Amino acid sequence: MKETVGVLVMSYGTPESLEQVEAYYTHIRRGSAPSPEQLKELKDRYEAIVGGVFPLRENTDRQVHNLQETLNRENRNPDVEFVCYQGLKHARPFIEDGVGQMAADGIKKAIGIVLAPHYSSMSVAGYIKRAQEKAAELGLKMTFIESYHLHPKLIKALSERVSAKLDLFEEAGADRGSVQVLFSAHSLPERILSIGDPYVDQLMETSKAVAESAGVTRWQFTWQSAGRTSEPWLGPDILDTLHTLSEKQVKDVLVAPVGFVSDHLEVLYDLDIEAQAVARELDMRLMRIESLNSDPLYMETLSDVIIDKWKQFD
Ligand SMILES: CC1=C(CCC(=O)O)c2cc3nc(cc4[nH]c(cc5[nH]c(cc1n2)c(C)c5CCC(=O)O)c(CCC(=O)O)c4C)C(CCC(=O)O)=C3C
Ligand SMILES: [Fe+2]
Repeated sequence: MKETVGVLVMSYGTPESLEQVEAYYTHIRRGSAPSPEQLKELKDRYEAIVGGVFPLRENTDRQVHNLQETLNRENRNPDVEFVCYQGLKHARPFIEDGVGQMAADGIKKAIGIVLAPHYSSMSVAGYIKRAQEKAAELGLKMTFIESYHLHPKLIKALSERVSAKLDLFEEAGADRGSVQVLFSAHSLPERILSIGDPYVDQLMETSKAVAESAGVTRWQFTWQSAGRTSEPWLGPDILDTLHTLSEKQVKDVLVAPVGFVSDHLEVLYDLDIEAQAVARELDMRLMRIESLNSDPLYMETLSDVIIDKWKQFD
């Protein structure tokens, strides 16, 4: 008989409707409700992008579905079948719900992976801790993938996207070599620097590998989407970076948000609306690489690391 291996696919989670934004935001804030101003500000951002559909939800659903197909196609072990379960950090089905569903379905062994390539004690570690605790409670054996930020298929998928946009710049009359490429990711509080967190190094490694693979020499790394709290967050922020580049007479900028894998608020609002507005004001041409979403190379990245992990499962 075939052995069923559970795969807990974890992602940030998004509301399902504008009415759910308050509960979602409260969950992100560890149970403390946002002020009316904070809530309005977040709702306004969602309203600016969603048009009735919260894109991250559909994207995550499709990623989980396609990953299961990819896993069972790529898997060479006829005695094993992979079944994917979704577990979200801040929305239903929560990480604990996903683990609970695996246990209810009789799954004994499972692998956990996050739809974010870079490890941080303030992001991926939190997902893993919650899954691990629920799994221990339910007697499920779980092992986790912490990062996959240099997987060759991930680098290929990202560098193809960079090259495709550089082609567009060229078609629009720009000199390919004069385009400044900005690799970006979600900022985190600066205090991660003092605790030996690998997040920054991993992001630099991904950026360097993508730049090399796409033949890009003019590039830098910048942060985006910093939280609105009083403590310092990693910088420079992309909006400041655009101002600095404008002062240096840079006209053409391509942003590659390599810390994200889906179209969602940080991409569709923070880059496509907010950063785009600043670029317009500065008379710069700003383009963004397409998000990975369910790109087959991304699905294969995930399935490769999961199948490898399964081979070491004891
Ligand atoms: C590292 C990281 C990733 C990437 C890795 C990963 O994917 O895990 C990420 C992704 C995402 N973050 C998202 C949304 C939000 N994050 C917030 C707040 C925060 N993010 C943080 C970190 C990260 N976030 C942190 C340290 C905070 C401060 C509060 C806290 O300490 O937790 C807030 C509150 C308001 C605001 O600050 O804007 C919102 C609405 C969405 C969904 C968008 C959608 O629904 O389309 C996604 C994919
Ligand atoms: Fe976030």
